Parts: sequence; C-alpha cells; structure tokens
Amino acid sequence: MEEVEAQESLRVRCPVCLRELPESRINNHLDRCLQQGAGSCEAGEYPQPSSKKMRLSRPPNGPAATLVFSLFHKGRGGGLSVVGRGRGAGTPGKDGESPGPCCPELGAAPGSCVPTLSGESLAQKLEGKPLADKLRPDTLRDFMGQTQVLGEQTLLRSLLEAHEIPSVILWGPPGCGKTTLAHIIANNSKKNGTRFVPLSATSAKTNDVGDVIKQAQNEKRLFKRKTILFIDEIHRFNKSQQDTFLPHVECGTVTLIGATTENPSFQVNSALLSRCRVIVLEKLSVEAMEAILMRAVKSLGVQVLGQDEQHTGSANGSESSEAPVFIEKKALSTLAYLCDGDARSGLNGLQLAIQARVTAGRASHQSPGQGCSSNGILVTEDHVKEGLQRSHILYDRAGEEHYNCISALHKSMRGSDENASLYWLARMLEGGEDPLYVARRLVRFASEDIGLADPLALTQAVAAYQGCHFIGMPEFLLAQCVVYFARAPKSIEVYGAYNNVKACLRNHQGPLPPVPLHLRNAPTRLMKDLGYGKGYKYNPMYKEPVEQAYLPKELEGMDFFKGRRM
Ligand SMILES: Nc1ncnc2c1ncn2[C@@H]1O[C@H](COP(=O)(O)OP(=O)(O)OP(=O)(O)O)[C@@H](O)[C@H]1O
Repeated sequence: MEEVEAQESLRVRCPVCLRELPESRINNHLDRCLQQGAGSCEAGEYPQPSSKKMRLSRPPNGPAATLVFSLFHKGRGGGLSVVGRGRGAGTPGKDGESPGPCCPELGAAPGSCVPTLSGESLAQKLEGKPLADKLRPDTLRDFMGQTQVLGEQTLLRSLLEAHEIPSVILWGPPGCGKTTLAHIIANNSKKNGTRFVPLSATSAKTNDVGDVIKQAQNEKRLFKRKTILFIDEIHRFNKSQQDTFLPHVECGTVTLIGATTENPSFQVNSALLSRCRVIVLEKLSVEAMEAILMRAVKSLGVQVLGQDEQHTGSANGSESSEAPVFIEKKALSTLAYLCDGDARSGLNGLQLAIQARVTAGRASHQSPGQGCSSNGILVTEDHVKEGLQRSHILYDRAGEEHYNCISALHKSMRGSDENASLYWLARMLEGGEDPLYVARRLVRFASEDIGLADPLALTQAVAAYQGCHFIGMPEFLLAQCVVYFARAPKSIEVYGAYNNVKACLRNHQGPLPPVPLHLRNAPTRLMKDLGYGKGYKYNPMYKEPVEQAYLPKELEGMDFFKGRRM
C-alpha cells in the first residue's frame, strides 16, 4: 500500500506532451501519446507549456508527430516556439507538399508550385500575415537560387536527400533564405521522425535552451529520436550562452542549425564553429528574385502584362466581381533589381504596391473620375518603386553592410577621393543610417587621419556632430564635412606617436617607473620635505631653453614620433 502511494507521489514528465503524471501511469500514457497522437490525451490533460513563451498549438485533428515535432514558425520576437502546423493561409498541405497544381509554365523555375492563398478577393489574400511569410516555400523545389550550395551534386543537397543533417551555420544577408532553408529542412526531416525546435536568439533565454536540450536527451534516450535545434540570429547569443549547447552538439543530442547575418568567425564561439559546417548563402540573383515574384503574383491571381499588352478584361479568367489586377512585367523586373537580393523586401514591396493600387481603385470606384479604369487596375513600375522601402533595400543598418560602408567612407576620405567619399556617405544616409553614427566617425577621422596637418578639421567634425542634433536630416552638413576631409592634407603623426606610447606602456616589464620628483606638485609641507618639486625649473623664468628631463629616467631620450630612442 505504501509502495503504491510512493509511486503515486513520484511524478515524471511525459517527454512527448510534457504533462506531469504519476510514475505508475507514465508507460500507458506514453503508448497512447505516441501511437494515437495528441488526441489520446484525456480531456483536460492537454499539455501545458512548461515555459510561458512555449506555445504548443495543436492542429485540429493532427497526429502527435505533427503536434510535437514540426514546426517552424518565423517570428522576430519569437522566443521558444514549438508550434503546431495548422493549415493557415498559404500553408502547405499534408506531408509538406504544396497544395495547388504545379505550373511550370508560369514563368517560375521549372517544377515550382504556385501556392493557393486563402481568401476570396485579392484584398483578402493580401490581408493578415505578410506575403513573404505566406509564400515561404516548404520544399527545395520552390527554393530559388543559391545553387552554389544547393544545386545538383552539392554536398548539402545530397545530405538533405539522404536525411542526414549535419550541424550547420547558415550565413547570409537578410532575406536570402536562411530561415526558409531551415524550414525546408524541418519539413524534410519530419519524414523520418526527427523533431525540429526553433528558437530565436533575440528573445530566448539560456533556460529555454536548457529545456530544449533536456527534452532532446529524453527523446534520444527513450525513443531514439533526433532533435534539430534551429537558432535564428545565433550571433545574438553571447559566447557563454553558446557554450550551453556546445557539449550537446558535440555528443549528438541535438543537431544545430544556426542562422546569422553576421560573420560567424567573429560572432560564433570558435569551439562551436569548428563543430558546424558554415554554409554561405548569397544575395539572391535577379533571376531568382524574378522567379520568386512571379510565383507571388500568380498566387495572388494578378496577371502579368508584357511590354505591348493592354490591360483589358478579367485577370486570369477570375469570376470575382472585383476589378481585375494587372502588373507590368517591367515592374516585376525593376523590383527584382531594386530589392538587392532580399526576397522579403521584394515580396513586401510587391504587396504594398498592389495593396495601394487596390485601395486606390476601390476609392475611385466609389467616386468615379478619379483614375479607376473599367478595364481593371494596373500596377506599374512607378507604383512598385513607391512600394519599396529603399531604406530596407539598399542598406542593412544592423548588419555587416553598416560596417562595410563606414569603412569604405573612411578609406575614401583617407585616399582623398571626394567622389567616392560622397557616394558612401549618401549610400548610408539614404539607406536610413543614423547621421550621428557617421558624425562620430568624422570626429575620429579628423583626429586620426588629418590630425595636425589641419587642426581645424576637428572643429569642423565636432560642429557637424552638433549640427546633426539641430536639424532633421543633416545630409548636406555631413557632406560638406566629408568633402572638406577628403580634400584636407593628412597627418597620422599624432596618431602614430600615441600608439607608440601605448605599445611602450604595454611592453614595459615590471612596475612602471615613478614620476620624477622634480615634476611632482608639492601642495603640503610633508611633500616638500619628501623632495617633491625640488629642482624643478619654471620655464617662463628662463630666457634661454631649459635643460630639464620630463620623461622617467628609463625612457630618457625616447622619441615616440619616431618610435625609438634618440
Ligand atoms: N531562396 C528563396 N526562394 C524562395 N523564396 C525565398 C527564398 N529566400 C527567401 N524567400 C522568401 O523571402 C522570405 C524571407 O526569407 P527568410 O526569412 O528565409 O530570410 P532570412 O535569410 O532568414 O532573413 P533574415 O536574416 O532577415 O531573418 C521568405 O518567407 C520567403 O517567402
């Protein structure tokens, strides 16, 4: 009797649904949980997430495997999310296959599928989640470009086809498909029962990682099931957070997929890096972008107009009562160019342009004579340009581009190339860079690179910095300063000499030499008695140059400007 009570009081957590149960019931519960799916959980016994951030959403009649082992949800503020794979707008059908017919003739890459977006009207299709999210591909067939790492005969492709996923770091610029690729790997690996757990390093805590690891250990031990841990923006974890999963990657408890826009050699713990393959994704090519955009317009039911075609009649034979929508082919090509290899920007730009036109079309329909054509709505190249937030396209303020551009500006000024200097400045400011960030760099440049060759440069830089505080967009103010600096004579004399002093201090063996007594101030009697200030020659009292040592004895004759003793 006592033994039964003891068993009842000992509670263990089911590794599948995370529910805590008496030990005596765990085996039966597990069998049900695994064989019949989440539905086997008795009423009211559906798992409660262990952490607040953990979301377990259950597809209406989905199997347990779908509940626990899938899903991939991209969210920038995501935290730990193990999300059930519901069939929302644009989500694929069973087994990761995209619904809807394969339509290679639509201009997308051969074999690509056009997802059917839910919603009756175009306006409804454009509502809710961003188009880029709705259209995130689930299969490699719809993943465009990046053939250097995913083309036929590449290592990664063979591994994916063999369901052998090594630990990888996906490194590439924003919107090039890192999360999408991880999403595809998730779908792929689900087929052999591998769990996929996504975390976002922007909000996940070390405890969240610990929870995932614990669960992965249980899964491995009890069911021989593998876990893939996807960490978005892995560079945001500090080195010690990265250390928490290092041993578990090493012993195979989890396969790690990290995504980063930052150079992993600086941002990822070197021990971790040496256990992962680094896959470098590139900005998407214009052709790949065109294919992505083409897939998007087809999924929206928007018709593409060639150069000389007129927009008449209904788009795509739509029977809907709303006006048909057309887009110029040129508009798509321009968008593909301007989005600078960032598919998210391209798709967002397309969505904004179409949305704006549809809204304007509706308004003019209500008050005729304001530009609505009875033949339908046309989206042109200009509309698409408007829809693009250039700031998000040309320049990535948070990423590597930020450092690349400021470095290019600094070097152009140093090289006295006023055209290049202005170009890099404009590229940053037009891309939305913080003017104060540039101004601070100018202050540094004035002292490091111009120095005493033109001491006024520093005054200019500080004035430019202050000016930035006074006016909204101080581009001309900064431009003036940048051109002044590009044209100014340069001197690194002080910069070099100071570095020599720093090196001298760093390399000094033993305690630093004391300040010579004659250079010390002697405000008290005691200090005077100790010899402070004794023998000091007050220069204004002498007509001729004063012979006096100012450096410690050991450094006598040192010339930091030449970096050696005289
Ligand atoms: N290679 C691709 N093929 C098809 N669609 C893509 C591709 N890359 C990106 N996309 C589209 O762009 C959207 C954004 O891509 P994704 O989230 O994968 O970018 P990312 O590289 O992870 O960016 P970030 O670093 O900003 O998170 C996806 O939802 C998808 O619709």
